[in-house]
Amino acid sequence: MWLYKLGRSFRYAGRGFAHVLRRERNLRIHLTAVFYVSWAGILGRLGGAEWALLWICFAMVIGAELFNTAIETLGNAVTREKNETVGKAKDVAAGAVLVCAVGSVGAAAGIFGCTGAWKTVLRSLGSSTPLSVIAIATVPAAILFIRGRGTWK
Ligand SMILES: Nc1ncnc2c1ncn2[C@@H]1O[C@H](COP(=O)(O)OP(=O)(O)OP(=O)(O)O)[C@@H](O)[C@H]1O
Repeated sequence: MWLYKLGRSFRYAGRGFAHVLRRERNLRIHLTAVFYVSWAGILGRLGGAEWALLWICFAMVIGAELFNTAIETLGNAVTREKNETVGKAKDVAAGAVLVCAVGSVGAAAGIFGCTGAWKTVLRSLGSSTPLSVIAIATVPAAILFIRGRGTWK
């Protein structure tokens, strides 16, 4: 019984994530950043501690984006009319995402900069034509993913 309930809560969580993925371009931008930073981390041969820090940053930004959408959705449920309090709540939620994103960019810059991993990344891309071709080929796919389709915005 508890296993069934656990499975059900995972299903609800997955449904919430899928909803935000379809609706919010910013989440798709964050996921694209996760892809490229992870790839750079592999090429840059980051160590365990650096990966742990990066994953905390990924989770923090994506989690903040999900909370932001939850607050936006609740605000819209309260009223679609202009409302100062709803507007403020949405601004604060957006501010929280910004704080997490800026902190994560700082952490990533510190990780790749201080360990010299950025040099390894550039060396790997420079010395391997297939890797560079794959890197360039992923860009249109990333743009299409971020733009979304149909009702996506
Ligand atoms: N009901 C409201 N009353 C006052 N200001 C609002 C309201 N809704 C949104 N705003 C202002 O507009 C900003 C953007 O809001 P929101 O994120 O909902 O817009 P959006 O991204 O265009 O909406 P959605 O994601 O639902 O399409 C908010 O941060 C807030 O400043």
